[in-house]
Amino acid sequence: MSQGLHLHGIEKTYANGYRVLRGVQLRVPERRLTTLLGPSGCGKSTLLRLVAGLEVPDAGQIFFRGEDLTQRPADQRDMSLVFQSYALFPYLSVQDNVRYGLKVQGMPAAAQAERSAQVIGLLGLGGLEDRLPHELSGGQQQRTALARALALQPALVLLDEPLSNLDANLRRHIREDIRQLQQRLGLTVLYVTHDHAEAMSVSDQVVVMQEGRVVQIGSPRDIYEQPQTEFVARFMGDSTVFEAHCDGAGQVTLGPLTIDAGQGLRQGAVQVVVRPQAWRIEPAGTQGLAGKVLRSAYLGRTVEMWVQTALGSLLVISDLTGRRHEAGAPVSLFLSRKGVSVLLPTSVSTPQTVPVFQSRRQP
Ligand SMILES: Nc1ncnc2c1ncn2[C@@H]1O[C@H](COP(=O)(O)OP(=O)(O)OP(=O)(O)O)[C@@H](O)[C@H]1O
Repeated sequence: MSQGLHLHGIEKTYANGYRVLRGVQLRVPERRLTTLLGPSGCGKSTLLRLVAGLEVPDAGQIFFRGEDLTQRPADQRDMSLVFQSYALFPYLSVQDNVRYGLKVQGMPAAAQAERSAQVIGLLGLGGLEDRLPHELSGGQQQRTALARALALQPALVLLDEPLSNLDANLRRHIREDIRQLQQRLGLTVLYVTHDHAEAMSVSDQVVVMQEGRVVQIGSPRDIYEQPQTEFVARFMGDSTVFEAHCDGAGQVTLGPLTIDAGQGLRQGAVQVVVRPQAWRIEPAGTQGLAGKVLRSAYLGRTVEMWVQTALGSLLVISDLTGRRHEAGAPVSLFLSRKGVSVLLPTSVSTPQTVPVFQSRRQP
């Protein structure tokens, strides 16, 4: 039997004529955390609501563990959805919020008490069982919402921007908790976010969406280091995209640097995406891309430098093992092996990327 969630050719147009999902094709593997990542309005929440059964697609099918759920009511899908607004029952204590779904399922009282104590413990809510939601912090409310969802032991946990109402510190804590719980309990989680750093830090698989379409699926590392379109590269942050030309031998020239894109790329216009970590910075020499440091900031684990070059002003992030170059210093830049991709000019429907494993200096 096919495991996990499988979305096939999902189409959705709202009553006002807005076509929000366009042929979405996607697999969510079991016991993994998959994020739906994309800018506001790209259709992430709509897709999650379709999976939960709160909306019905106009076309396409939703399979879970090989069964077609497309027309099945929400309460018969064995899934729990947690919203950004928590949606706790305001007049029920933490414990009663957590037990609510179990009661509705008809679970005996003793079993309810045992299960709720277990998830309350897992989420670090011990001692707060009798508090009402308004007597909790935002983080505790969100943990209660998660506890209520997990108490049902759903086959699939759906999280819609679960951290968006929390401050930066708490976001980091709770996202680590969610990731740990997911791994410890082997949960299958589909997690919506518009924050690429959040997606990178919690996911096994990232699904990038743009205007109702899935544009790339991969591990956080794949998506960051080998974006398949300019949109993905820019959305994942901090990349510089250069217009360039590939010769018949797969060589792409970027100023004085040559990138070996290898076989499989036809001669013609290409785009080169460079992550700031891909630049190697050295004291000025006769090779590499000449530049002058404009600004240099020490950030604890890394140093960020803006460097003025013939290719424009470039962001360079280097770790602390390298030498620090102060503002005004003449430098030479080289490209290292990772964090450089060569793309065909932007096309959403036919993304294609060539990984670059080699860049070489030219005199
Ligand atoms: N019931 C509705 N009727 C009409 N349009 C809708 C409806 N719900 C959502 N939309 C529109 O569909 C688009 C996608 O909405 P959706 O909430 O799925 O996006 P999203 O990617 O989750 O965005 P966000 O991160 O802002 O929540 C938006 O432009 C939104 O205005």
